[in-house]
Amino acid sequence: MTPPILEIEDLTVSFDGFNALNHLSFQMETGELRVIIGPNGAGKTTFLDVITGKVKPTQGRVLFKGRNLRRYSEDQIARFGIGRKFQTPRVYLNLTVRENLELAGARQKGVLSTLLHPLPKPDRERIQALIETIGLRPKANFPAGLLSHGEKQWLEIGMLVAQSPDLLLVDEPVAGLTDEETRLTGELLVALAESHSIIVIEHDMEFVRQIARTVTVLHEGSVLCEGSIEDVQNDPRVIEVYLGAPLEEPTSQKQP
Ligand SMILES: Nc1ncnc2c1ncn2[C@@H]1O[C@H](COP(=O)(O)OP(=O)(O)OP(=O)(O)O)[C@@H](O)[C@H]1O
Repeated sequence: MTPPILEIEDLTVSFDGFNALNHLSFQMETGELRVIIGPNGAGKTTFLDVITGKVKPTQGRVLFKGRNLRRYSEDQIARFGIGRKFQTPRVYLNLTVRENLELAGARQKGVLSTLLHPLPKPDRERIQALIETIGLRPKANFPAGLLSHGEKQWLEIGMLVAQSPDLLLVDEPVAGLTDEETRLTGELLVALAESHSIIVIEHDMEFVRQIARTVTVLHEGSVLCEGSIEDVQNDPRVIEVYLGAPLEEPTSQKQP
């Protein structure tokens, strides 16, 4: 039987005695698009940091396709097939969209070698298909520095996909985007989810509604609840965590 793509068991991460993650357990299957939400300080970034190996568990295990990641470095974990996109784009501004994607797809060959030698045909076709997927065909030969913020985000998502990861971790992809760019980013992630497992961390609830199938809510370093967007939005625990404890009824209404 194939193991889940990601399985996290009783994970605690302490910073100087403070538990940023607190006995957290989590599981997702291959091919899932999972959205993680939670108020500030809930542990979302630490959650991604521990999956990529940037931070090591104080207690508990992270299993990727059944393999315990504890002993491995960030580079090794990336090579196993976990790719992460950070909130701010990290593209090469002087290189074209196509060159950025070629470089991302051939990282082991080195920058100069990739740029000086033409790619084999199958690789070129793969990059062209990716350019179409991320909606940047008209700008494929533009330097990335000329792209809008949203287009840079799509390019970076494309660069992540060019590395052929099995699991994509995407941190707040629509922060600072226009409504239209946000909608298109949602469409892009949904399209990519047809052939990848994806975890998206996001605050923008309109966007979450657009893409989410299953939502996991983190709070104080643990999973508070999990379910469809409707289930989660109607869960009194989630409402309390986001809005604070319900107001007490006025005393007059409590009296008969
Ligand atoms: N290196 C660190 N040292 C000490 N405390 C840390 C460290 N990293 C995170 N924390 C604390 O752990 C808790 C969880 O932080 P984390 O950044 O994972 O939350 P988050 O859900 O991503 O928050 P936000 O939505 O604000 O980005 C916070 O209280 C934070 O202050």
